[in-house]
Amino acid sequence: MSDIQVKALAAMVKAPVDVLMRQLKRAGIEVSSPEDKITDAQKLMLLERIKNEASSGRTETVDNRNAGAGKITLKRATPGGAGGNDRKPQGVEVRRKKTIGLRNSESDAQADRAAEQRAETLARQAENDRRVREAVLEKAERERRELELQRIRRQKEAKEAVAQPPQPPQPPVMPEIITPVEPVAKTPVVPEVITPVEPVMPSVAAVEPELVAEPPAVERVVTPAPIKAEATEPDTAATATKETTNVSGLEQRQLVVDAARQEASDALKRRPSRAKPKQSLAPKQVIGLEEEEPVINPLPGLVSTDDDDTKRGEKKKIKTRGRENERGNTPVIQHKGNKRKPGRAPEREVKHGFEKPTAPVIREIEIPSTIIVSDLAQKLAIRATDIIKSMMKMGMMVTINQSIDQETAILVAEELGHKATPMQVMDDEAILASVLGDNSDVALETRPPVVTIMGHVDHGKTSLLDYIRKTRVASGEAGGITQHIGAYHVDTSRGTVTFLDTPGHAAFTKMRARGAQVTDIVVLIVAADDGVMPQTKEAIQHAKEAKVPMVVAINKIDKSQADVDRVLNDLSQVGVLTEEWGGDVPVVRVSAKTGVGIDELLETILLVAEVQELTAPVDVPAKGTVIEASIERGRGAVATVLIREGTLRKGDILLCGTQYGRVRALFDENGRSVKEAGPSIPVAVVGLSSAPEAGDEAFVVSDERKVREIAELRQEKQRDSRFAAQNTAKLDNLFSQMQTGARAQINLLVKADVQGSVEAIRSELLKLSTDEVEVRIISSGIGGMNESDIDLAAASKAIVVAFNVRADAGARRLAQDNDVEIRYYSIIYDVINDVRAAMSGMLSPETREVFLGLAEVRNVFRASGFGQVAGCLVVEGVVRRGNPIRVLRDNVVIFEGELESLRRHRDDVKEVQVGTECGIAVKDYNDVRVGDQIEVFEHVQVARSI
Ligand SMILES: Nc1nc2c(ncn2[C@@H]2O[C@H](COP(=O)(O)OP(=O)(O)OP(=O)(O)O)[C@@H](O)[C@H]2O)c(=O)[nH]1
Repeated sequence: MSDIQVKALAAMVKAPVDVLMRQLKRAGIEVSSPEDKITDAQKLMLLERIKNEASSGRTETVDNRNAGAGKITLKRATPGGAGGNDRKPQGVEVRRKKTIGLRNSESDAQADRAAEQRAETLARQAENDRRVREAVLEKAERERRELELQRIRRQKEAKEAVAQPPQPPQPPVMPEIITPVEPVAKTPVVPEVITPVEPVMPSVAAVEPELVAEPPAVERVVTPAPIKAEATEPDTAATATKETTNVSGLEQRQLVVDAARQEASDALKRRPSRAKPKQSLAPKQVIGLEEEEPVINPLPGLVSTDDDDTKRGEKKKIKTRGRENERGNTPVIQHKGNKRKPGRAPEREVKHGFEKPTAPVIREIEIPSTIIVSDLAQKLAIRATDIIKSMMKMGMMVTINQSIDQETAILVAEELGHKATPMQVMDDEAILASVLGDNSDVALETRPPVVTIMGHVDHGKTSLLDYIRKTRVASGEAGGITQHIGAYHVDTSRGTVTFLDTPGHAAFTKMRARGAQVTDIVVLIVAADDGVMPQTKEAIQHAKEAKVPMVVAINKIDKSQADVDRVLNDLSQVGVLTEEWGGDVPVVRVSAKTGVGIDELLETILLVAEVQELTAPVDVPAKGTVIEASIERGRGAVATVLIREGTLRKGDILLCGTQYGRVRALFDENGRSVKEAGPSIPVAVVGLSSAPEAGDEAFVVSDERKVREIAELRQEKQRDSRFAAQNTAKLDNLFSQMQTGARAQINLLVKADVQGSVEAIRSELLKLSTDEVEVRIISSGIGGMNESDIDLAAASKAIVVAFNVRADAGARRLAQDNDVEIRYYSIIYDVINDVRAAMSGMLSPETREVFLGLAEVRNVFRASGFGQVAGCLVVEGVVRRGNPIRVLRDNVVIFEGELESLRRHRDDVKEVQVGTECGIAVKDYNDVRVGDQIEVFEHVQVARSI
């Protein structure tokens, strides 16, 4: 349906433009120039006008007409899928063709009118026939599809659908029939003769070239086969024409319609099996092919595999109908408007249709530790009310939002016929392992050693570092005492060394407790003028626990009171054998004040590091350890992280223990902003959700969701373990710590007001050790308890013995958090007794034998039911029934058993006192003789003490 310019129309109908314009004007269509466009409606008006003129003899002679252009053909195309209905076959059009013939005589005009009428008749006849056939075919198609669906269902049930796709009978193949413009006498649809200037019949030759010249304009006419048969028989057509010439138009039409109906019905009767799908599978004889005309592809999803044409959906058109009919092929039935294509609807039905399940669906689900009823319903794809009902039957009243435990949920799911299993919950470590990449194949690079300086207060740790770094950190500290850990990396001429300056800081203890080998080397600093002091010993303990190689730096050798030999002697006494004393611990004499020996110390450190072959991957996500953490005003949580491997960069997602966050900023030990930090480099990190704990492992993980999950799991775990820890390490519950067959240990950390007290308590407690329970003094010293003491106690699961000293607030809080027990004393004997009692609690109770009495056998006789009975006199204590006994002969035990019966005269008695006669039957023993003694005793449990 499109407008067309007048000149284009003139060219199309091969008429002069001016003639056409005049005709348009006469038809009431106003056109001013050949460029003007006319609509389809106007074209029809023009045709009507020309027709009328022709019938009234008022035809305009076309001056320039010639033999080859004696006919004007107008075509109107109607898209089959009009209205934009997507369900309609695309591109199918129904076109009507009108031929304007030019004629020059009245007789011709009459002949044309007759032909026109006959054509109309035949067209109507064809239409009626088509409808009838369509109805029959549709019915047959429905039946066929029903059968087909049944067959498919059966096949599905037999589970052969996948292996052998169903082979449905081919639905009627419906090739489109293109009706070529043929001589009127042979054409089923006779074109309307609008301008009968020339006779139509003689113009066959003229029409033929036009067909070739205008292939797109070829009419596609829905033409059922019977009509085709009719249409191809010129005689019949001629007869029909003759018969209808003498009747009125209306009657004539009615007659033709009736005849067409009859014909259609007869045709169907003659070929009743045409509607059968199988026949449609017959190969189609294609007389002429035109491209771009789709063949309706029936049921693509179920299409028969033996019909290649249909399977591939080849597009074919049959040019003539007569031959097709002869071969018994089913023609395509094209549907107008929104009528359903028989071959299409079942496709939708089969492909997308809902099939009711034939068997109940059994679902396999995993249930977490708890689940809400509605969630369970969703997992099972059932209504929550069904679950509630089922639980009611089981005696449980729940609501839709109620959380039920795993066991119950599994029970309910199984009750409802499904399979439920407990969900495997991954713990935080497993999740972490799953998100951490494998860096085993990444090249390793040498990394700087991490060195911890440890030693007693004021022995010169900070001064030593200060000298090394050439800065004066010590002078900036409050009171000149190191308040918190410092981490510095120092580039020396011999290489980079990372130093941790720690006054026995919590971080180091926790690191040791977690087994994290953050420190590669411990430098134990001992003042030459002071010797080995308590914190020196503690530092040694730390180093040994962490299994870290040690380098001894004897400091302050510039002082006059310096006594290196005494220091070496002291060290040997606390288990540190220096190289000079035949051990393997290197010793360097230094002065942090003058710088003497510092180079040698660095050299020694790097030598020890070299032996260790310290390497780490660099270009991987960072891993490290939190050295310390704090909340700072304006910056939030700040964590000092020592990178162990990989590189930490801004923007990384960092997980530190229970905390995580995206790294917003990085600072080196001098407070300068840095972009990244590599292995063995300490760096302050800003961006964590909260301050992590010193000693926490730090990981860069790309998956933020997983990081959050891990952090939440850890927080939960922390809460649980804190609760569980309430019952551990309690002094009174030490018995539970004892392991079968192993020597129990009681770990103590002793702090006292004066050194004398410490030594006294130490020596007394160590004396309490037995073969079964060992007393271990983890650490002892003077002064109040600080956090460092509590950390050490927590790491060693030790009890703190506080003699005339108290814990500071931080230590108390830490002790509470870590469930470390602190016992306060002011009398040494109380300390000893308490510890002894605790150790006693660790011993298994003792079973003791208690003598009850002795009876002498004076006579032996037999009694029915007891066998042998010994007539005795109780000579000592008391004899009781049911107790264990021993039979003694000449003071030698000859039998050990149980006293079965005890009688006095004829009565059973429970006990018989000394000086009284009685009858004793010994269970399972019949060899008692006169003169034997029967000893009666009992077993009692006695708590042991040390
Ligand atoms: N003569 C002399 N004095 C030193 C030497 N090393 C350190 N000192 C002094 O000893 C005092 C303590 O030094 P620090 O470096 O603060 O000792 P520290 O071990 O770090 O002490 P804390 O920070 O409390 O752990 C200071 O007054 C230093 O000047 C040395 O080699 N020779």
